[in-house]
Amino acid sequence: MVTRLQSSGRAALTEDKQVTSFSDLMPKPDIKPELLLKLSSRLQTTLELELLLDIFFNEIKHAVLVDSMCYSNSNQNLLNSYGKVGIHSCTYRLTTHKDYMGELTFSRSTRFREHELANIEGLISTLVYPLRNAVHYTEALAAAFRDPLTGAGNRIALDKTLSREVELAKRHSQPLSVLMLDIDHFKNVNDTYGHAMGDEVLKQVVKSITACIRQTDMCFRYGGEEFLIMLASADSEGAHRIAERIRYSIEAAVFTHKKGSLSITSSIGSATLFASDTMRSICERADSALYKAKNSGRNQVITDHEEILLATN
Ligand SMILES: Nc1nc2c(ncn2[C@@H]2O[C@H](COP(=O)(O)OP(=O)(O)OP(=O)(O)O)[C@@H](O)[C@H]2O)c(=O)[nH]1
Repeated sequence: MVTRLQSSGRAALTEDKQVTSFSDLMPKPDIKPELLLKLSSRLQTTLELELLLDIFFNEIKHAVLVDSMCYSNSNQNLLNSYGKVGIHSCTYRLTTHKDYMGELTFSRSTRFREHELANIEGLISTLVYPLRNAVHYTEALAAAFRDPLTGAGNRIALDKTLSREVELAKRHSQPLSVLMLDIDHFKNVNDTYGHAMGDEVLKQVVKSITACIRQTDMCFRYGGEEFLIMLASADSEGAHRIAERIRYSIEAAVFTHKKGSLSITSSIGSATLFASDTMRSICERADSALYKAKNSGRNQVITDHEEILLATN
């Protein structure tokens, strides 16, 4: 279903008007059947959302003059823009009988006329179902890389992302740091308060970590109660500071349970990339720093200083 939400620079339109079944008063779309057929078959060639929208944007320009197109889907946190935004725009909400599929906005420097809007609406009708498949595919891909309990990246995502980031950091001589974090005495939480409480703690730990890092950083679930945090562009000092912030934030969270309230602590090992590192070696150095933090009494951050010694020698 295609619903026109707004269109600027022309007579006001009824909000949320459904335009799949055109009334007699509205202009009918005037699009060559060959164009619709071509568009429809091209849209069926891909499940990649970006590519699908790119095809649609390029094809729609054969039928209507548009300078820009923006697709947004707040449920899935998706935003894709094409072209240069103009001052006149029209926006459509796309839905199927079950799903909200997001909004499409077109713009250009001159007003949209009624027959052009009818054409746009006719063309969007061919997009709705291929778009639904692409959005579901994007969702499935994202789920395949996420830990279902905490929403942190899983090991597959970690391997993919960290190996790429290590290569990029080396190529551009940018710092990159890795934190390995383990919850202290987590077994006691499960044993005393139950597994459900343990799960709540794990979810809260990821929230605390995510609140302390930048959008370009990432948190992965490395094992049961162990997390790896990848800090892009962070040197050793910066990584230590962020690790302390995370450690504090985890310690500050209080959990309530009928058996009483509880708080937890974490131990963190930090390592910063140096030239001879591989993804595996930087993780091993962060892990051995974590091991030292555990053995030195827990609830602390230990930075692996090997790279600093090497750099100064
Ligand atoms: N609730 C819950 N517990 C988990 C999950 N994954 C692993 N665990 C538990 O995490 C606990 C880890 O225990 P240990 O490896 O002994 O570590 P610890 O008790 O945190 O002790 P230290 O790390 O030495 O401070 C085990 O009891 C696991 O069952 C999970 O997804 N949910």
